[in-house]
Amino acid sequence: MREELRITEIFHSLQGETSRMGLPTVFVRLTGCPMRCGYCDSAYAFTGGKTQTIDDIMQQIRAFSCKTVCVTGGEPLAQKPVHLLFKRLCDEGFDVSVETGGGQPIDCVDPRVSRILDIKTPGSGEMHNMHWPNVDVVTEHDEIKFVLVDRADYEWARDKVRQEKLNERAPVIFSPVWETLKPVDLAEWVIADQLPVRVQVQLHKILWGEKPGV
Ligand SMILES: C[S@@+](CC[C@H](N)C(=O)[O-])C[C@H]1O[C@@H](n2cnc3c(N)ncnc32)[C@H](O)[C@@H]1O
Ligand SMILES: Nc1nc2[nH]cc(C(=O)O)c2c(=O)[nH]1
Ligand code: SF4
Ligand SMILES: [Mg+2]
Repeated sequence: MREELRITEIFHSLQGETSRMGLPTVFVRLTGCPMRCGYCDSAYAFTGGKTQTIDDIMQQIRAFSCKTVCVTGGEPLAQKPVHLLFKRLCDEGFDVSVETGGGQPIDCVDPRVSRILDIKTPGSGEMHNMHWPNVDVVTEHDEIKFVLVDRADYEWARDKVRQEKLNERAPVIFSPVWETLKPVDLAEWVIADQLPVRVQVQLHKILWGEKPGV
């Protein structure tokens, strides 16, 4: 396997999503994605980027002196050498998470990596590309995330959580699409339905707005 990855950006910020929200984190954003979610805030990573060796990537990550790393994209699992990056990072003692859109199998990810699995909703336009067996392999070490466009998406996700008892498998996050679904609406629906999920707004966009590199 070639020890190279196509990379859009590597930057140091605060984790804006998941249970690690607020933690200083190094982000590695891989280029390319087979999906086209209507709301994607990272479409600038669909093309371009620069091919870099895993040695080079590791060196850039180490330079931030930060032990928490989030591998994202694009779709990180669409580039097979990402598994070598996971191994190298975990072997060096980094706390690693990966953000995945769920179109690729996640069972081959290094078990030391926390898998943040999106379940694409009808409103994303990409539900048909989900690899559904992924839902059966998540553990408490992972997280399941629904990014919601509107009330119809909310009801679909709520029913999925209840029917599949998803909250008994892993922590479940409900996140509103930025500037599309009002966070307060989502909050009130979750409270009214007594749903055992965590509502989350993207912290980095509250702090810095929507732009690359934060
Ligand atoms: C940009 S994606 C990259 C990783 C992977 N392709 C995926 O979809 O999980 C990272 C996360 O950002 C979320 N996201 C993308 N655009 C968003 C938006 N406009 N508002 C809220 N979350 C968004 C995705 O659903 C996903 O959970
Ligand atoms: N600060 C910050 N936190 C993030 N968590 C997940 C991100 C992503 O784009 O996957 C992201 C991001 O782009 N920025
Ligand atoms: S899967 Fe992730 S990167 Fe790909 S289009 Fe959807 S949100 Fe964007
Ligand atoms: Mg992002």
